[in-house]
Amino acid sequence: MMTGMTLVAGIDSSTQACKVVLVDADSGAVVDTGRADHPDGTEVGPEAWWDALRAAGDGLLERADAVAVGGQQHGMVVLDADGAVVRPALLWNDTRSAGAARELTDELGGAGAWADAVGLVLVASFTVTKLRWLAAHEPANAARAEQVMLPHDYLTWQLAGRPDEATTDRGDASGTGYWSAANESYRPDLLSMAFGRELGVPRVAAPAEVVGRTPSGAAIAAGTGDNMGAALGLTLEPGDVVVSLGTSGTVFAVSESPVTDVTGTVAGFADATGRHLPLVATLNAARVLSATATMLGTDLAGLDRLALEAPAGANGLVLLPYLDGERTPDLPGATGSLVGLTRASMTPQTMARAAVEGMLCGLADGVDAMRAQGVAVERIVLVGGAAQSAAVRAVAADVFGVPVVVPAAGEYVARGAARQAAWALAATSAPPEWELAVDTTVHPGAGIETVGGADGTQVRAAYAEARSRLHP
Ligand SMILES: Nc1ncnc2c1ncn2[C@@H]1O[C@H](COP(=O)(O)OP(=O)(O)O)[C@@H](O)[C@H]1O
Ligand SMILES: O=C(CO)[C@@H](O)[C@H](O)COP(=O)(O)O
Repeated sequence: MMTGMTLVAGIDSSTQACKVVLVDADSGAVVDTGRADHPDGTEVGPEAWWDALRAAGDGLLERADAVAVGGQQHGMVVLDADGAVVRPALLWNDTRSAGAARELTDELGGAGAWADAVGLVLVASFTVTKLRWLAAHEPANAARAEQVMLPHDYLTWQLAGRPDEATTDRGDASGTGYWSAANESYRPDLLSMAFGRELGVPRVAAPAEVVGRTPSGAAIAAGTGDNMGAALGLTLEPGDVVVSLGTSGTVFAVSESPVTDVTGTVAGFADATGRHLPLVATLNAARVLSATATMLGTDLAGLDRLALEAPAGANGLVLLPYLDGERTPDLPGATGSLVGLTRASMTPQTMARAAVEGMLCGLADGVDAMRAQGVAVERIVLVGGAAQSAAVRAVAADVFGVPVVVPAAGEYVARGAARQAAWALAATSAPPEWELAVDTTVHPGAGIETVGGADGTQVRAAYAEARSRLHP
């Protein structure tokens, strides 16, 4: 290691894995990385995330002067009076609280009442609905609960040696359903309404606050939700909208003012810097591609090859990719559908193409919803594991209808957490300026030139037609 270099560590504790980057605090250059997988499933014991963090961070965290955690949003972690985990955490993609979301919506006076109160229209993803589910379905567990926190809060608390006071940040708090981004404050009345009684919640730390120290003495910054972390890790220009293709598909942009979408398509989250992060999320993104590859007896590279051999529009084959139910549109019990099977479209190539197009069309609808909220969409910044797919890159600009910028391969949530750690360490008014390296920019039309077939508008029209016919 070079002497004199200040190192900071960023942690991305996301759905499928924990990823750690060790970064030069001045330049943002990555010095070292680590990774450990998470267990599968939509309920996971938070101790497994802590084990993964220690494995992924082994040999890295000790070298850092500051650390921060970006974590999958919304997961319900409940602790008892001794700080023991009461039950496995219910994750953002667990749909069992869909009924609770409907009940709570009615109890407060409808979707608009929730949008006004906390910037969200309730779906099963949000923590408050999981608290209602817990109170209704597991009264013995509910009775033991003393405090509720989010995945990144739990890991921050563990890193700090389990202090008396746990902390969160405004970005992640804004995804609970009991914190208002417009008023910058908790709504304990809504938490009590959902759970039937009060429950402890973490203190919301300031964006650049040092909230504790690791055993090796590194400063711990507040951390944030993984999408807020990615926003911090990408140097966004006005007009940039991020599309992240991880386990979830997300569409988001930084905004100076809070966004309230009474249709519920755009969630009015806060970001990690004091601004706002309107966001659309789907439950089905990168794993649509891996499931399709498995079905076709190939790997991800094979899926790319097949998809790029098919014409745009997949000879009329459309995949509605609701393999894990769906959140946007709000169809928690939905399953996927294949529409338009003919002898011409029933091939491995068209199946692969339909998977890529279906996944992207759902997110293109999300981009339109952002436009409807007044968000400028001049270009898409494409990140997440599936941004590495050649087929996704070829199709994305046509489907989104604007240029698509793919940053150099990297862990942008972890990088954002590292940038927050560097900010807290430097105690400056703004985060450090780190340059964003771009891998490629794809313009609409470039994909069509190579494969022929339908144009992006036709691909989206076929998708919209199938969706409205099957899910009116
Ligand atoms: N070249 C690729 N093509 C398609 N999918 C990919 C590729 N590389 C990685 N992925 C997928 O990306 C996902 C992981 O992305 P990531 O953004 O790290 O997810 P998360 O943050 O939800 O854990 C996995 O489902 C993996 O299969
Ligand atoms: O629920 C949301 C956003 O509201 C998801 O984006 C989660 O934050 C999980 O993210 P990934 O593991 O897919 O990165």
